[in-house]
Amino acid sequence: MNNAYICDAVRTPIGRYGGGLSTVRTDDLAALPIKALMERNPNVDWSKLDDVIYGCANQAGEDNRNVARMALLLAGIDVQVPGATLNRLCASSLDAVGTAARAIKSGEVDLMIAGGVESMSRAPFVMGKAESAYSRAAKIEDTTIGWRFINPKMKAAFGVDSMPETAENVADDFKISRADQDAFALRSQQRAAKSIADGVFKEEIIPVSVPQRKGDPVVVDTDEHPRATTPEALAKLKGVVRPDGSVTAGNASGVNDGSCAVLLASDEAVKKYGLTPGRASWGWLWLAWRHASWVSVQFRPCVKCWKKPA
Ligand SMILES: CC(=O)SCCNC(=O)CCNC(=O)[C@H](O)C(C)(C)COP(=O)(O)OP(=O)(O)OC[C@H]1O[C@@H](n2cnc3c(N)ncnc32)[C@H](O)[C@@H]1OP(=O)(O)O
Repeated sequence: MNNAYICDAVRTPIGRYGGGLSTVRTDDLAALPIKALMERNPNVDWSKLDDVIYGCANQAGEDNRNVARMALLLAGIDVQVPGATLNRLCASSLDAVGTAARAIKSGEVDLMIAGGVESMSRAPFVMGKAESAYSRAAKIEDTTIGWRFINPKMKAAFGVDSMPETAENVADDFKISRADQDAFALRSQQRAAKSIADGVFKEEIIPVSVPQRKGDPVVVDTDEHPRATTPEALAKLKGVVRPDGSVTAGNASGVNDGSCAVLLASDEAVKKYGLTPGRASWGWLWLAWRHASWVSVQFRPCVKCWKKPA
């Protein structure tokens, strides 16, 4: 089997819901890291790129149809380069990278971009069509996160819990205390703050210039979700799922906007374009768990597999 190397990786900052990146169209947001890869790797003949695979979980708004293809065209890559969008919900971009690596390892292709985009801020409201003639029924669904257009059979068989509800289920089943969740959240916040202060993300973040209604554009160059906090402040927060619950705004993941792209190459492409190869030859597999919406539990073994050399 051939080697697949990660040769470059970039991302936008991660914007808060309604934050600095919320006015950037999702397809434009998706194009930014591809454009950055092109600028950072001028020796590559981008017309020879084999494919662009992007993960995207929403696809109901400006990311509809095939946002990978729209992103590569908006970034200025030649029209003959194809693109495909893949959905494994929260793990979509990771799956895009894996799919690209597998294609290179199989020997079918040499040069791929894989990445993803999500704009929670710009996720639209959607409305289904009427079920019968003259129906006046209209139901608007919010596509930001969670289930919509629920199939009753699905609900009855597996449940349709949201992510915070899923987190409560996991905490109950695995006996993860509120204190442990808060401690994990605090450590995560502290690590993020230190990494930002030390400039750890500078190499991978592309500053995004966001036009304003008046005045100069605002440059967004720092992740917006991390915030300074204390154990006491975290402990005071109320449960978001139920009042006595353990999942809070402080220990839950956030609702964010951002995009990323990774350049993957074979030995031949590395040599041809003078790329700097990163990790070679890795593999993983996906595992499903007992509950349809238990993505958190599903994801954990995947990360282990991701780290394990093939
Ligand atoms: C494919 C996919 O990606 S699926 C999506 C997976 N992700 C999810 O499901 C996201 C889950 N998270 C959420 O839905 C939301 O973040 C929620 C519901 C948990 C919280 O949302 P919000 O209520 O909008 O959070 P918000 O940031 O406003 O915080 C609420 C309060 O907690 C406080 N707070 C939040 N974090 C902290 C913290 N670390 N320390 C102290 N206080 C905090 C805020 O200051 C705010 O206080 P205020 O009301 O007095 O102003």
